[in-house]
Amino acid sequence: MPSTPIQVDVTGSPQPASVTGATVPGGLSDRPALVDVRGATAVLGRRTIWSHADATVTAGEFVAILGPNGVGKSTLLKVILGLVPLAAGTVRLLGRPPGQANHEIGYLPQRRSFDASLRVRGLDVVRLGLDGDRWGLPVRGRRSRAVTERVGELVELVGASDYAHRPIGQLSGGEQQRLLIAQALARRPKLLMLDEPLDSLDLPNQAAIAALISRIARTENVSVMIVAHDVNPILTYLDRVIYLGQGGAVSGTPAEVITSETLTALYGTPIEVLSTSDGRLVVVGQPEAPARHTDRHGGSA
Ligand SMILES: Nc1ncnc2c1ncn2[C@@H]1O[C@H](COP(=O)(O)OP(=O)(O)OP(=O)(O)O)[C@@H](O)[C@H]1O
Repeated sequence: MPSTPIQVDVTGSPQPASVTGATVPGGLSDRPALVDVRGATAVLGRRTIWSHADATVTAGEFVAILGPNGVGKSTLLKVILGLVPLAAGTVRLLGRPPGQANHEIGYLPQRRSFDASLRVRGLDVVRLGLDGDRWGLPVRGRRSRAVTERVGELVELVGASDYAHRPIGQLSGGEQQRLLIAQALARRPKLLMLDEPLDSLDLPNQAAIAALISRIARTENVSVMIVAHDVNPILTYLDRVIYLGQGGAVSGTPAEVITSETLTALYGTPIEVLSTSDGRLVVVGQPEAPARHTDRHGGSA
């Protein structure tokens, strides 16, 4: 059976999280919405991935998209970018329909790693963020100098000066990730959309990259939407989380959303959120994404 949309109603709970996308905790509600998703349903193939989802990101926010494997976190980013059309609802990016403002977005898609034999230098990977749409055609003169200067700035910004001249395939996962973040920042975007940038990094590197993203968000005045499996490395930097579940999304501050009550309502099954002595959050009982079950039954929207 396809999943029945779950309406998450936390109205009346002591600390209500926003499920409408209309309210933005933390006193940022007067800022313009960079991303505004309302009543959205995403269907891939014949599967409803999520429905009735609302999400907003306002200027200056650092927002995480959380949820188990396969729940549709990457799909939400792709919907906002206009790469996946909505089956229902609306999405606006920088006040425009999806796909019309992507030049103002720095997008880092989900990836695994570069092939070790890839000879392209780190510097060239960063440069692709500026002139990748020229398909290798050289830029000359003043523009060429401006590009080289900007690449140098970006490499310094992410702390990659020591290794940016080396082939990207020979760099560590953390080093590659810094250079890819530099690439995403190349055109001074208003919003960085990062799909699991901490994936496959060890804990010290996760902490370092999370701190780097937060610092850049402040110094470069860029908002951040980051997809993550584990909220802990980014927890202290977050203004808000969008938690995806079976039927939709629940959004609010981490303290509002990552609670046993809210996640139990979102998933319709008992979920326990434990807090460890060092302040880490552990979510126990989170179900597998429903899409995997509907798969077997040929579920449709
Ligand atoms: N073209 C497609 N047709 C049908 N189903 C698809 C298609 N692309 C992705 N899916 C499925 O849609 C679901 C959501 O995928 P998505 O990548 O958005 O999830 P996710 O939450 O980002 O997962 P993960 O955490 O594992 O990266 C998955 O079950 C995936 O298998």
